[in-house]
Amino acid sequence: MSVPTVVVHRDADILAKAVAARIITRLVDVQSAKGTASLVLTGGTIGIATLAAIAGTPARDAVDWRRLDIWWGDERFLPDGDPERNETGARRALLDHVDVDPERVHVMLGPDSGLTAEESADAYATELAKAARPEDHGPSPSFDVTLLGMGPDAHVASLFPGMPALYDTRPVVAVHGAPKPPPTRISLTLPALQASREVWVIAAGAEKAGAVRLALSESGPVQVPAAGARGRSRTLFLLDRTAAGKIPPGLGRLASP
Ligand SMILES: O=C1O[C@H](COP(=O)(O)O)[C@@H](O)[C@H](O)[C@H]1O
Repeated sequence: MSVPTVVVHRDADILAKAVAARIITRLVDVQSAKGTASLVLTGGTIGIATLAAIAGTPARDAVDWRRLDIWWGDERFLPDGDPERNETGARRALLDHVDVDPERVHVMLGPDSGLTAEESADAYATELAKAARPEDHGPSPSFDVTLLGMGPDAHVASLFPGMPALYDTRPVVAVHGAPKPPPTRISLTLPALQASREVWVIAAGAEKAGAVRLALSESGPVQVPAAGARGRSRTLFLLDRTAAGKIPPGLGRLASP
């Protein structure tokens, strides 16, 4: 697993725009190197703001959206179209504005599908397994880029501190009793997230500063799930100044002063 690199931007707005530019560049690079790319989306405030920033820049046209597989790191177990679903936020912010291939948009199904949360997680695991190649050496693909927002409690995806999902070795699980509503969710697990080539944690706001500090320390991922957010080749912590407020001096690079 890779050691995190920290990049700090002036504020949340600049952070979202900078991460958007970074995503576009990375997807273009990956598509030119191997034809297709895969991107794991996150929900949350800065995650959705980043998707809106991609939609808002003309550079988005440099990406071949039809040659992109889109996955989610987690989903709130709510019906299709519910405004609280991460999918709904992503569609409104970006996916409705670019020419994605609907077959390559891999959503986590909600209760309106007739599935229980466990069955929905199993269905997603099956979809991941279908997409995994022998060179991935595991039950899920080596995603090119996985975006993760982070809560003030250091949760990433729907992996909340101390919860059983953090011990699970399956790629995707149902989560019950999440401390942040809604209580029922579907989440990739740490092994699936850590199979990503690149993991980018995005955080803005002073309320995230303590969690950022812990995520960059030697903390264990059961207490501090974001401490387990690491990619195989690269891990980025992309922060605004307030979220970076408690990291040890010298660790972060101030990119947009
Ligand atoms: O519930 C969730 O929260 C986190 C972070 O959200 P934020 O609003 O504090 O930025 C998000 O990363 C996760 O995907 C989502 O389901």
